[in-house]
Amino acid sequence: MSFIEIRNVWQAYGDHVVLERLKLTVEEGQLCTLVGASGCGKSTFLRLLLGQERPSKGQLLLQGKPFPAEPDASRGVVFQRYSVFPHLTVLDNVTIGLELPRAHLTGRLWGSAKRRAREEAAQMLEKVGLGAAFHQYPSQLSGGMQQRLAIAQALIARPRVLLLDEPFGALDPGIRKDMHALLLELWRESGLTVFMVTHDLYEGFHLGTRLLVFDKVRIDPQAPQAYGARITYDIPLNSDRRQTREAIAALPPHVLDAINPVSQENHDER
Ligand SMILES: Nc1ncnc2c1ncn2[C@@H]1O[C@H](COP(=O)(O)OP(=O)(O)OP(=O)(O)O)[C@@H](O)[C@H]1O
Repeated sequence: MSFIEIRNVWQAYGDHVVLERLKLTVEEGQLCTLVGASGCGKSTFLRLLLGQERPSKGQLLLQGKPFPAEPDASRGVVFQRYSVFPHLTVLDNVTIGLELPRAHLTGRLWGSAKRRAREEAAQMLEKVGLGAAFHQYPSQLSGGMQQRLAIAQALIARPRVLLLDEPFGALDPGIRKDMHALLLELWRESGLTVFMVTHDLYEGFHLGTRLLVFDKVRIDPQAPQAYGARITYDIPLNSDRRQTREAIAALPPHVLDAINPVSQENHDER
C-alpha cells in the first residue's frame, strides 16, 4: 500500500474543469515539486490534499484511508505570504500551532500544558533560526524570517505531510538559498512527505526527489474551461544530474516557458 494514493481525481467549479484524471502514488518521505502554467490547478491540488476542498470525483487516500476531510494536524501548510497571525508574537504564533489541535474547544492550553507547549515552540524556533525573535511581531520581521516562522508554525504539530505553495516565491535569491538549506535539513531529519508548488524550475529540481508537471492534454478553443490539467510528466530526481537535465530538456516549450529558471549560481547542488 502506498503512503498516498490519488485515484482518478477531478476538480471542477461549475462547468470549469480545473483538474482531471489525476492518478498518483507517493511513498512516505518523498519531496514532490509541482510545476505548471499559472492557473493550471497546482494550488487547487494542494487544497485537496489539505482537506480545504473535496474533489468533484475520485479519492485521495492516506495509508489506504480517505484523507481527513478538514485541515488537521496530519498536514501542515505554508503559503507564499500571510500564513502567520499578525497580532501574535513569534513565540505565540508557534505555540498556537500546538494549542489549536490539543485544545479543541477553547483553542488555548493552560498551566503546565501551556508551559510545555511554549518550550516545544521555543525549540522549534531555535531550529529554524528565530531563537532571538521570540517576542517580536511578524510585521517586525524580514520576509525570510516570516517564512521561517510560517515553517515553524506548520511543523510544530508534527504533520506527516507538508504542503508548500510557492513558499519562497517572494524572497530574494540569497535568502531563498538559505531557505532551501533549511527546508532540506528539516525534511531529512523529520522524514516528512512534502508537496511544494514552485515557478522556479531550478528550485523544483534541486529540492525535489520527484518533479510533477501539471498541464492540459486536451484543449478546446471553443470551450477553454471544458478540460482540466493532468500530471503529464513525473520525473524522478536523483543524483544523476545528466539524466535529470535530459528529462527537463524534453519538456514542451510552453511548460518550460511557464517556469522561470532562476540563475544557476543562486542555487546549491542538492
Ligand atoms: N473556489 C474556486 N471557485 C472557482 N474557480 C476556482 C476556485 N479555486 C480556483 N479556481 C480556478 O481554478 C483555476 C486554477 O487555480 P489555481 O490557483 O489552482 O492554479 P495554479 O496553478 O496554482 O496557479 P498559479 O500558478 O497562478 O498560482 C483558476 O482558473 C482559478 O480561477
